[in-house]
Amino acid sequence: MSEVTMLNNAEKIKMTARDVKVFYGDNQAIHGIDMDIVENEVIAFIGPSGCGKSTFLRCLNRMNDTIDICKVTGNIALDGYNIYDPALDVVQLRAQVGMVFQKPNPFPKSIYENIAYGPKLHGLASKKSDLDDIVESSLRRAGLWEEVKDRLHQPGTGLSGGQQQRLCIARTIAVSPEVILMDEPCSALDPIATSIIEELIDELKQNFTIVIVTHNMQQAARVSDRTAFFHLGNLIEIGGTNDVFTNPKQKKTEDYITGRYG
Ligand SMILES: Nc1ncnc2c1ncn2[C@@H]1O[C@H](COP(=O)(O)OP(=O)(O)OP(=O)(O)O)[C@@H](O)[C@H]1O
Repeated sequence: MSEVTMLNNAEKIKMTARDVKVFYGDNQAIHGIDMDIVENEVIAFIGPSGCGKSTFLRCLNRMNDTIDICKVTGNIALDGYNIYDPALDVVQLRAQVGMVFQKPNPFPKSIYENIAYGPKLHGLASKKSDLDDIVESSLRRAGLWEEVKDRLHQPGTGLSGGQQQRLCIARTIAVSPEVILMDEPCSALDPIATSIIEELIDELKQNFTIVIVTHNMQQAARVSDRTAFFHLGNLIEIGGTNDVFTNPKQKKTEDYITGRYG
């Protein structure tokens, strides 16, 4: 079953998905999902391993295009514009809909260059001082500036795991995205680094729309406004996080959150 939640009229829809199906060769991983993503919300995708959370997430910035056998059908729009339009510039789309991965993956370059790369590629800074400003403001917004301001020209890979993940978040922010997709961003981090990222997510939602895939139900409950529960490639239930966790409408959701499977 798929379902579009009733939304408050005041809420602006940032992205819509309609009848989205995803195939890996002959294997269908997503079975016709409809979803609205609201501007400036944090929405969490939960569900058992293999249910299609990451596959659906990757549809939202066409990251599945990089997988040869993967085919996506249906419609996904950002601000009403179909992101699967062949005329669309995918590099530009991935700046608007940025992505943070499970394992921090800084470039093998300096901290400064990790942040400066995207703005340079997209022509966002015409002079060095503009680039310096973007680097500083992105690192500040990712809560990393104070820790790295004296070693901007040292390798990003020399930072701790949690710092590297914040560097990757800063790199995503540097190209002024509207939506940030996070695919289990804390699964490689210790509890302290995880709580720093969770606090950061709470701050970032003032400026960005955030979609987060997480295996950790406590994390979904802590960070998200709405939660979507996936099962076997279907969207079973979507609603306010508190409702989904305390008063699920579907038996499958209840079984999952009470630990009966998954
Ligand atoms: N690159 C790929 N090639 C072929 N099949 C894939 C690929 N990626 C995912 N799949 C299949 O698609 C289905 C959904 O996988 P996906 O990784 O999206 O699920 P998930 O809910 O994110 O799982 P997990 O929580 O374990 O990361 C699974 O059956 C998986 O085997």
